[in-house]
Amino acid sequence: MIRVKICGITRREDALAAAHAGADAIGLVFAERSSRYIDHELARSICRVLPPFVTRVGLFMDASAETVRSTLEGVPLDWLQFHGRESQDFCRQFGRPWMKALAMGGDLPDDPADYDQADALLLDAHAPGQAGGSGETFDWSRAPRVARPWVLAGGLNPDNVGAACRQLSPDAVDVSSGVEVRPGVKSDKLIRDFMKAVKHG
Ligand SMILES: O=C(O)c1ccccc1N[C@@H]1O[C@H](COP(=O)(O)O)[C@@H](O)[C@H]1O
Repeated sequence: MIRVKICGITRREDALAAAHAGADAIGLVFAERSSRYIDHELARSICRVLPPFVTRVGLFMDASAETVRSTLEGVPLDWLQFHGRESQDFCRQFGRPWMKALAMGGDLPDDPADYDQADALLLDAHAPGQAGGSGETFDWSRAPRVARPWVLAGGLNPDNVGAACRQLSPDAVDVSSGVEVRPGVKSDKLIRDFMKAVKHG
C-alpha cells in the first residue's frame, strides 16, 4: 500500500481531515520563506489534535542545526524532511528518521548517491537551490532508480496521482498545493479525493 503524507498543514481542522481520510503523515513547514510556515505554538496545537499513529513530519530548508534542535525541543516531531542544500552529515545529526528532498527540475538533478544513509529520499519537482511546494510536476521518466525507500512529490493532485503511482510505484506520495484552496488552507474534499485516487490507482 502506498503511504500518503499531506504537507503544509497550518490548521487543526486540516490535520484532522487528513487523519480521518486515512493519511499516514502530515507535514509541518518550518521554512520561514514558505507561505505555509507555522511557529512552534501552532505546530504543537496541531500535533495535539492528531489521533495516535499519524506521523508528524517537520520540514526544514537550510535551517541552522540550532533551529532544528529548538524545534525538536518544542514540537513532537517523528520525522525530519530537509528541502534545501543540507549535507548528509547535517541531516543525520538529530537522532530522528530523516528524508532528503532531491531536486528533479533543472538540468542537473540532485544525485541520490549523496544521501545513501537517508531513511527515505523524496523526489520533488523543484530545481536545485529553489524551494518546493509550488505545485509543479517533473518529467517522471527522469526519476532515478533509488536504493532507498522513496517518496514521490511535486505537483501531485487527485487527477494525476493515480497515474503517477501506476507508472512509478513509489513507497509513498507527498502533496501540498494539490489539495489546497489557497496556500496553507486544505480542502477536505480534495484530501479525500486524493486518498481515493492513491488507493484505487
Ligand atoms: O510546502 C511548502 O510550502 C514547502 C516550502 C519549502 C520547501 C518545500 C515545501 N513543500 C514540499 O514541496 C513538495 C511539493 O509540494 P507540492 O505538492 O508541489 O505543492 C512536497 O514535498 C512538500 O512537502
